Amino acid sequence: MAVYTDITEDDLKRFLTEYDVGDLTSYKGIAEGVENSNFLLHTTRDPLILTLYEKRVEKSDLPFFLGLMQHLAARGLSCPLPLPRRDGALLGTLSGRPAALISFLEGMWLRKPEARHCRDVGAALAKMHIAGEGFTLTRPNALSLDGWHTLWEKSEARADEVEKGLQAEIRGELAFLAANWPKDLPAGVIHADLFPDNVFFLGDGLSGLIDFYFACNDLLAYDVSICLNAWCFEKDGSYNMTKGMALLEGYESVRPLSRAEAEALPILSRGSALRFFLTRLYDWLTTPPDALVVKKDPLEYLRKLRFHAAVSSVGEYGLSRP
Ligand SMILES: Nc1ncnc2c1ncn2[C@@H]1O[C@H](COP(=O)(O)OP(=O)(O)O)[C@@H](O)[C@H]1O
Ligand SMILES: N[C@@H](CCOP(=O)(O)O)C(=O)O
Repeated sequence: MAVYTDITEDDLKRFLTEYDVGDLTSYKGIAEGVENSNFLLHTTRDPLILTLYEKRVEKSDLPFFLGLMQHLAARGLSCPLPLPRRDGALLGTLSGRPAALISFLEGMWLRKPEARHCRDVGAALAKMHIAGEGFTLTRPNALSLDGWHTLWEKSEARADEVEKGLQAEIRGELAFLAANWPKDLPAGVIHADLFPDNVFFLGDGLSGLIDFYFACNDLLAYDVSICLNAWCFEKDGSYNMTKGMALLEGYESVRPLSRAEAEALPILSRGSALRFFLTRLYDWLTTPPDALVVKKDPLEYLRKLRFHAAVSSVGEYGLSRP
């Protein structure tokens, strides 16, 4: 699920009077997603997505997220566009939550992506990195080295409940990453959560990217590493070199990686695997058993982390370099 906050038809109709979007004909909650409450709205005009921003989203970050979607869409990236209210504001309030209306993006996310889809995702990610240039608002990555430590402190005492020996392993990993994390690589606006459920395909092609609510300023190659983790491993935990090669080729067809970025991929991938391991571990340990949300397996990301820790050359990702 992701409908944490319910809405009434009366409140929704009142909320919509602030917008020029036609009359409401129907609405329903969207079960997918993890962070926010989403509703699909049908009106006498276009279908729309209504998002109510939940606890984990800082209200002060919303202008960055909504402004970024506007900036990227204006530069030709296919992504949802926040709709302005009659007074020009992009944000309103509904059921006590900050709320926005965004355009509906056609397409479906792929449950079983193939190498050709990974190529498309790589190219779309690079296009997003380029389209993000010139966006004037900034947002530091709250889920980088410092954020990982803070998250870990909340789970550390119970980590061995999930797997024996985790406490010691993750402490060592955090220390290694803090000592070796790259600093001087090209940076810009990154998506930071470009998993298959955030990429829509229609017919044979990629139709757009959604869910910019982890977007921030960070190393561009870190975003590539997030995609390698999210798209290029199989269910049995093995790395799929064909998919990795396709994703990297797709990315480099638009924005070639520098030698330093390429060489940093193992440590960046190790860090991004740890990032998703930590948020999943925290959710795993804190989500009540009766909550209507699908808990994601932290150990999937621990296995990926271990894979990257053992990589000795970027050739193992499928990246060919002279
Ligand atoms: N602009 C959009 N167009 C079409 N569907 C959308 C759009 N935004 C969200 N959705 C639907 O809502 C689901 C959850 O959205 P998402 O932004 O991933 O939520 P969360 O941030 O809570 O994880 C998506 O999987 C998709 O089905
Ligand atoms: N992609 C993250 C969880 C965030 O989910 P989303 O629905 O906001 O994409 C993970 O897999 O841990």
